[in-house]
Amino acid sequence: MSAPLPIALYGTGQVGRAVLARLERFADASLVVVHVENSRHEWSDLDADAAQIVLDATASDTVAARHAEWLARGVHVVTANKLGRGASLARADAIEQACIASGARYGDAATVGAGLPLLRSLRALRAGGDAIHGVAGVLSGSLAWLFAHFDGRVPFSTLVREARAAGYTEPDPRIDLSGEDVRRKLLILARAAGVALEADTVQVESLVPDALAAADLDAIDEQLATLDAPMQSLLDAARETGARLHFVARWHDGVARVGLETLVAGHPLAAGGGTDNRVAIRSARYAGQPLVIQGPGAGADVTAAAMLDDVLAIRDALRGAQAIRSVATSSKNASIGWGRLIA
Ligand SMILES: NC(=O)C1=CN([C@@H]2O[C@H](COP(=O)(O)OP(=O)(O)OC[C@H]3O[C@@H](n4cnc5c(N)ncnc54)[C@H](OP(=O)(O)O)[C@@H]3O)[C@@H](O)[C@H]2O)C=CC1
Ligand SMILES: N[C@@H](CC=O)C(=O)O
Repeated sequence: MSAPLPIALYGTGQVGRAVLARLERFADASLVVVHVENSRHEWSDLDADAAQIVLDATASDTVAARHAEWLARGVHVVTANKLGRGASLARADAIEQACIASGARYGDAATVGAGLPLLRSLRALRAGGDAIHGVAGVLSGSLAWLFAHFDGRVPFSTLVREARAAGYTEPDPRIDLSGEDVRRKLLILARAAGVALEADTVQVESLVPDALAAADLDAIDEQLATLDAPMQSLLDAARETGARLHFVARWHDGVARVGLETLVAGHPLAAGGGTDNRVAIRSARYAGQPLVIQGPGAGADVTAAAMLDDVLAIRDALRGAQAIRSVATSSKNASIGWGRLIA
């Protein structure tokens, strides 16, 4: 039996705590958490450098900037933080190159759709020779939840506070409301589809009024009410046409945009409830009717589950490699044995 895989966890917020709880429930001797840190404290049984898998459950650019360095050292990275493959193309490429050079794996299932089989499906289609033509859909769990609940009876700002308390928004909810979170996810999807999309080529329509954009993070609560009047006007205008508001991401033929759209009931992207993401993938194989994937796209539990899936896939791949090595060794011995027998 091989030694347990040492894990370091960065981030002890909604997702980080759910990861620890899940690892504790999982209670498998093959994994051991040796180091945990947030922006204020570190708890270590072993130095973070001793970890073979780093889990990033932060929204920190500083932590994401280290992904390529960890991978280059042969340390596997599992991340919910989108600022690895969803920031600059140079950083995404560095991650790719580090994986190729060291053989370390990058588990990013949690970064889009909170673990829905989106990235997995795109990669499987590509691996099968398919050409991805585009993706379109609702990629924000918090915005899906907000627009599913926003009917004008409760101010939009009250709903934003509820979504934040439920753990659906980013640590700074303006990252959701500005379309930035969706932009990052669209970049990750397009890059997984094989397109080297530069971050600034995505057109982004923000919902954040200037006063809210300018506020300090600890003062945004007072400014959230600046969302109410503009959002009410948008809701009224949508209702006049018999439609509903949805925050949609589209990438097709080299053009990428994210923003608010009015969709009528029955539109392929308008279904779903709660925090549901709903994404249509068009490819050579799915040219007429797209492949559609739908399900909860935010929440600490589903996100932590996706991270653990990636951890287990890495563990199993390492075990598989070990098993192949030992089969190779024993079959070599066996063939020597057969040779002796034949001789
Ligand atoms: N919530 C969700 O539904 C989903 C979230 N994600 C992603 O998961 C990540 C975490 O989200 P969430 O848990 O909601 O956020 P939280 O704000 O609840 O937690 C963030 C954690 O990161 C820590 N942190 C910040 N900077 C650093 C740093 N430099 N080094 C170490 N730790 C740091 C914070 O520490 P401190 O407490 O000291 O500030 C905090 O513990 C985000 O990237 C988010 O996009 C992905 C999919 C779904
Ligand atoms: N804030 C994000 C959380 C998951 O990525 C969202 O709203 O989708």
